This record gives sequence, structure tokens and C-alpha cells, in this order.
Amino acid sequence: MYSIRAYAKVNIFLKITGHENGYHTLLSRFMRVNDLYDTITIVPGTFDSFTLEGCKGVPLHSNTIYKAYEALLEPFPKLEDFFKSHKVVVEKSIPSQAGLGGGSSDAGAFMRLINSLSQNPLSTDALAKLGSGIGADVPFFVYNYPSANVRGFGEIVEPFRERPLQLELFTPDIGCDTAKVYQAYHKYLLRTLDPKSFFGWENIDSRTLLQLIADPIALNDLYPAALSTCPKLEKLDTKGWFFSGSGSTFFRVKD
Ligand SMILES: C[C@@](CO)(OP(=O)(O)O)[C@H](O)COP(=O)(O)OP(=O)(O)OC[C@H]1O[C@@H](n2ccc(N)nc2=O)[C@H](O)[C@@H]1O
Ligand SMILES: Nc1ncnc2c1ncn2[C@@H]1O[C@H](COP(=O)(O)OP(=O)(O)O)[C@@H](O)[C@H]1O
Repeated sequence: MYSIRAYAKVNIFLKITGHENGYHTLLSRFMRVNDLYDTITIVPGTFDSFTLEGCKGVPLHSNTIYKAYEALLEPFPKLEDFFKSHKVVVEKSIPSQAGLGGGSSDAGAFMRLINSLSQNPLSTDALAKLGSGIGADVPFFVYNYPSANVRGFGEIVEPFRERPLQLELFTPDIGCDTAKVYQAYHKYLLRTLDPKSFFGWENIDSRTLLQLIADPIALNDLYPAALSTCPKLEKLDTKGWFFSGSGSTFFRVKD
């Protein structure tokens, strides 16, 4: 049996920098959440085709792990046979549609696991490039840095050296659809884009930045878009909390 942890992330800040080919470009500080993770295990057995257990409600072909498997078939030609004698079991802990990157993290971790089982024939850069075709957030999870500045659509990932923060998470029972949140941002907020307002943020450590800026709306351009897409978020008492990605998770520093 082979196993890997797929960690959640939060976006300490997320600023949209533009729009190209239907996608938004961004500058964001991603921080890995070390105490929240899915576990992906490869279990021996006999199977007719690629078998994935543990992701209830997600059809196989739209599962990010299946998409990662498909993307790996070309560089790993023996993979199809390998998954006739193994299955994938996922123990899900990361809530869905929560801005924590669960699906993307599963894909990134699965790709790292397959590469390492074959003695890493692909470089991390090559793996991240393959991952970017699965989802914008996947490259961050392929690099697996504790903290990173992420740019472009998510494909440019630069490690940021800082002490990881102990984070408390609050995920209300409200799912935020990433595509709809970006659509709302595009419709109502793209015109407000002002790169001067976050100049140099990528050089400031996360703890200082959260203290300095303090305003969750200023820190995350997708927060107002998520509020308009999921009005139930407005009803929550979230004073002192920050908002991750397209939501719906709030976070604050524990210590
Ligand atoms: C917002 C962020 C912040 O980290 O993640 P979440 O908070 O949802 O986890 C990411 O940018 C989300 O990345 P990810 O969840 O991988 O998005 P994808 O599946 O690739 O895209 C879903 C949809 O969102 C829109 N989209 C996504 C990424 C991007 N940079 N610009 C976009 O406009 C597109 O309409 C796309 O079809
Ligand atoms: N391995 C997976 N784990 C969770 N959700 C997945 C997975 N593969 C595909 N999905 C689908 O992607 C959607 C969004 O994924 P999720 O990780 O919850 O996103 P977000 O980071 O935006 O919260 C889910 O609602 C689900 O339908």
C-alpha cells in the first residue's frame, strides 16, 4: 500500500491582476494547512479498469484524480496496467466548494505519488505543467511548498520563506462555486482593478500582512464576488476572520 497526504490551502491574500482567454490572472499568497488533509492510498487488488473509492457524489470522469491519471498516461505508459492490479482509495477530510483546494490538492498529491513510485522520471516543473491542465490551483499542490506566491492563472509558483501560521478554519455549510464567483467578479468588479493598491504585498510575510491590511475585503478580491453569489455568507458573524479564495472558508491566526 502506498499513501500520500493531500493538504488544504488558504489564500492569505488574493488580488486579480487581469483577464486573458476567459481566465483571470492573479497574485496570491497560498499557505498550506498542515492539519487538514485528504489521504490518498493505492491498494492492491484486481480491477477491470481504473477504480476510485471515497469521493461520493463526484462522477469518476470529473474527479480531479481521474483527470490526473489521464494526464499521466502518456508519460507513464504502464499506468493503465498498474491500475488493473491496484485501486485508489480517498479518505476525504477537506470540505468541498470551500476555497480550500481539496480537489486540486488530491490531483497534485496523486501526481506526486505516481511520479515518486516510478523514481521521479518527471521534474516537479514538468509535473506542475501537466497539473495546470487539470485546474488552476493544481501546480501549487504539485510543488507542495508550505507558503508560496502564486501568479498567472496559478501556474507560476514561487516559494515564500516564512514561518507557517497556525490557522483556525471556519467552513460554513455553504458551497461556493468557483466559476460563478469568478463570473460575478468579472461582471461587477473587474473594472475596479487597481494594481497600485497591492504593490509589494508579495514581499511581506503573511502574519504582518494580515495585521497590516486587516480588512478581508481588501485582502481578497473574490470575497465581495462570493458575497454576491452566495448571499447566505452575509448573515454570518465573521468579524475578525479572513476569507479564503472563492470561499466559503474563513480563517484566522490561532496564536
Ligand atoms: C479561486 C481559487 C484561488 O486559489 O481557488 P478556490 O478558492 O476556488 O479553491 C483558484 O483561482 C481557482 O482555481 P481552481 O479551483 O483550480 O479553478 P478551475 O477549476 O481551474 O476553474 C474553475 C473556473 O473558475 C474560473 N477561473 C479559474 C481560475 C482563474 N485563474 N480564473 C478563472 O476565471 C474559470 O471560469 C474556470 O472555468
Ligand atoms: N477529488 C475531488 N475532491 C473533491 N471535489 C472534487 C474532486 N474532483 C472533482 N471534484 C469536484 O470539484 C468541485 C470543487 O472542488 P473543491 O476542491 O471543493 O473546490 P474549491 O477549492 O473551489 O473549494 C467539487 O464540488 C466536486 O464536484
